[in-house]
Amino acid sequence: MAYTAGVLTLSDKGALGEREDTAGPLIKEALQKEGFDVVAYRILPDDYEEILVVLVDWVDRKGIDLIVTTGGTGLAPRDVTPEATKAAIEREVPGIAEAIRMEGMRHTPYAMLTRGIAGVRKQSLIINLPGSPKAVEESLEVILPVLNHALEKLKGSPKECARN
Ligand SMILES: Nc1ncnc2c1ncn2[C@@H]1O[C@H](COP(=O)(O)OP(=O)(O)OP(=O)(O)O)[C@@H](O)[C@H]1O
Ligand SMILES: Nc1nc2c(c(=O)[nH]1)N[C@H]1C(S)=C(S)[C@@H](COP(=O)(O)O)O[C@H]1N2
Repeated sequence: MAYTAGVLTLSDKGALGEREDTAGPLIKEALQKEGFDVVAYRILPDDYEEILVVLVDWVDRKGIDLIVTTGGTGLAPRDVTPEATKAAIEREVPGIAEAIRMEGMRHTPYAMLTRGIAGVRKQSLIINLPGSPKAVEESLEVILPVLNHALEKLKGSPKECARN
């Protein structure tokens, strides 16, 4: 059974139509290739309240299994995606965010500047990716292989974790 996914792009320029969002569609395509049913996609400005409302709605009302955000994880004053995500989740999954930074560091030292987090709300997983398409590609490479297993565990599947 395919898990559902939502893609949320956080970008002031994107929300104003001043720059085409190529990061969001990139995530959408990668998730579809991984077997996810992408049922939601939106671009929002870097607004804490707006981001929190959508994250909660996509989990609590739409029951979306996986939400991947892109953008707004940096140090700029308006970068608030991690803070909104923190307010939306019940338990953090630090290993996913750490893996994203570790992989990023293989490409650029700037990768240490993404404050993105990952966590669970009810039976859904929310993951923050940085905003640039290059960062998205590099981050997806490392997290795609674990997403379906993570959701199986989150939803109480008795399946053993693979003993690699
Ligand atoms: N959704 C996106 N689609 C395409 N390119 C993006 C996207 N988000 C970011 N980028 C690219 O990555 C760079 C760094 O991302 P950053 O979040 O700092 O964007 P920004 O343009 O400064 O702010 P905002 O996207 O909120 O307007 C941007 O300058 C842009 O080139
Ligand atoms: N893998 C990877 N991670 C990356 C980058 C990158 O190029 N590759 N860019 C970094 C930079 S320059 C910034 S400012 C932070 C935060 O980006 P955001 O504000 O677009 O979320 O992501 C970082 N993470």
